[in-house]
Amino acid sequence: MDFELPILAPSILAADFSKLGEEIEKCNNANIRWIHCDIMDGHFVPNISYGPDIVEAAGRSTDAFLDVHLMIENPDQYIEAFVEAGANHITVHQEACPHLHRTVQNIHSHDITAGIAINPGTSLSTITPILEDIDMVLLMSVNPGFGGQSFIPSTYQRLQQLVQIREQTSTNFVIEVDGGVKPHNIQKVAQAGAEILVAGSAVFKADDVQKRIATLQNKARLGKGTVA
Ligand SMILES: O=C(CO)[C@@H](O)[C@H](O)COP(=O)(O)O
Ligand SMILES: [Fe+2]
Repeated sequence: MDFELPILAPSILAADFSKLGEEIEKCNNANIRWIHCDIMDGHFVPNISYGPDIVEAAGRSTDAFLDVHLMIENPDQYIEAFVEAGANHITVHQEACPHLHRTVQNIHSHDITAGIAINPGTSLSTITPILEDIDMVLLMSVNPGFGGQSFIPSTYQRLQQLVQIREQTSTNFVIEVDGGVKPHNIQKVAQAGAEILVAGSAVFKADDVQKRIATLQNKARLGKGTVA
């Protein structure tokens, strides 16, 4: 992954799907480099979102990097479909993968990058054996399944722990935070160690999407590299 950090990744889950192209165009105009796609299956999480067709449609509206977050059971069954839809990166949940290492190998076999997401209630120790094999850790800062939830404050400490683990293990995954990221907390989230910041409702529910993106990006940059 060769991007200047931090990166703001708007989640199209909060976009108006009746005009998805226009919504993504607002992101293009604000120089957004990543678009986050939330896939929910109604089994792993209690909500259903969308599938590869919408990811493919999003890709037709932008050159941005498509960051696909699979909140689904049996992700191996669908990885190829999302790659064909244009995914540049796929994240799977530790809690949904009994053979996590094999699933990461499966993603990498398609020449794209792989991430592991962990829920707020899952210990960081569950992913330490695989850190050297992955490109991203996605720390969930809400319980997955819905946009528009409140940021869980214990995420700050988990972020700091993850940064320490990365230093101790000399690994080089990027750290993404997802859920409840807003103008009032994004600087602190970046300061605690988040490098990719997902924001759904904070971006697409704003009156002026481009202005909101600029605000979020500026605050994230202010947080970057500062000591918590
Ligand atoms: O993966 C998820 C939720 O499960 C997220 O990507 C949300 O879609 C982010 O939305 P906001 O919390 O920013 O509204
Ligand atoms: Fe997500």
